[in-house]
Amino acid sequence: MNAVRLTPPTRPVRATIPLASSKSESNRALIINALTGFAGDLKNLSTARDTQTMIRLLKAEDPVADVLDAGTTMRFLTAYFAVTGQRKTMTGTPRMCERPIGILTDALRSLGADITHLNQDGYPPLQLNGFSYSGNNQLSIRGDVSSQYISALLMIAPTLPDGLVLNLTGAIGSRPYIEMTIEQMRHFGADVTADWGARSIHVSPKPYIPTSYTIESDWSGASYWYSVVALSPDADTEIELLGLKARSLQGDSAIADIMRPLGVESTFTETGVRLTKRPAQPALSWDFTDCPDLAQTVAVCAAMTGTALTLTGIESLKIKETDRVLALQTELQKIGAELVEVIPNTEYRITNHLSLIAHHSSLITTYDDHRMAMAFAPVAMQREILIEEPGVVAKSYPSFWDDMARIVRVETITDGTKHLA
Ligand SMILES: O=C(O)C1=C[C@@H](OP(=O)(O)O)[C@@H](O)[C@H](O)C1
Ligand SMILES: C=C(OP(=O)(O)O)C(=O)O
Repeated sequence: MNAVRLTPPTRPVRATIPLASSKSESNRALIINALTGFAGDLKNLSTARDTQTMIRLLKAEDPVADVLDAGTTMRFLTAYFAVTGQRKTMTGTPRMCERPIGILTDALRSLGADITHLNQDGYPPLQLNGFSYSGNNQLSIRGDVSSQYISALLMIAPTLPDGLVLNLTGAIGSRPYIEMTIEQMRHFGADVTADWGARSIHVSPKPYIPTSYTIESDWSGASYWYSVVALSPDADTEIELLGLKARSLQGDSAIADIMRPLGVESTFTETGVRLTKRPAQPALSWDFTDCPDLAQTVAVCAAMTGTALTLTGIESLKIKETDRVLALQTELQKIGAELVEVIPNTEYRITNHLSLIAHHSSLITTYDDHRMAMAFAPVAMQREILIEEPGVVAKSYPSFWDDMARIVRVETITDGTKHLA
């Protein structure tokens, strides 16, 4: 078995955490910069595997592009390779081949891309066979499956002869990620107008301008440290997270607001944000439509603090690295809580009966999902916990366990051998 055993801190909780930079911002900057002919200057690119895979595949001459488990890399590169007329086979992990992409491939086909689904219609692997512009510059696209399809289309839009008008249908999930895309495009000189009331985004045909861009630290990664502070029994806990800004392009900066009622105060400094403890509230309702990647962190934190948490907007979690709703339902039971579906596919509630179970250490399964591992790690602020397959964190936050070892004891168990980090 591969696992880490995390043991509660024995000294005051004070630390400065450097954080990885945002893989979402990095992967957008890389695609846009590729469309400038790789002429810009990108600073502080993420060390996340999803970004390192993007860097490698953008320049690889190999006809097969294996994105592993990186959703943005799959969706953004498919649009980029399609519109630049590159013949590529796009594939990924078995789970990636279960994550839908048909909405994007249909849109790209109507722009003029020749794309074949090699196994199942609407899913990777894909064969890209070139591009011949159809003359179509108006598309309708669903907004309620994945915003990554919309971001992928927006980023290639300035290179199309007539630009693009995207009309969004249905509910819009993960909207801050679309806004992040638009802001980064503008930074590179694109002319983009979004009319959210009319649900329409207009991109003019205009080449990107090469420039320099510095990527911010990752607010999604910051969320685990908020949970560490919320769960710390030490009233004087203080953690500073470096490289975060109050005005961020990342919608996951909402974690500062979500965690206030869970007992964490955020104070922005010149270098980042300082987290300290404040009184917590007994109940909280949150709609995660705009920030789905925060749901696991907050669910585990609420389970441990005994907060009555109502969650909405988590439907998209079912098509991410794993079915995160099912994974949470299974693993929360191991720490004495339940995620109950109150209104089918709409509203969920954390029911906490921690006192009913013995406080023995639990072994958390991670289902090839980095966020399962990192969301459960802060439990170690209160009791020993074991996390299986800890290497999954490399997808977004490779130094997570090293950073965690600044606060709790981290013991690696590899096939019967123990190492201390
Ligand atoms: O565009 C992005 O960088 C992302 C968008 C979100 O996906 P969905 O739009 O599929 O919700 C998010 O969950 C993912 O981690 C990163
Ligand atoms: C869902 C995620 O990533 P992606 O969709 O890019 O694989 C994530 O990082 O939580």
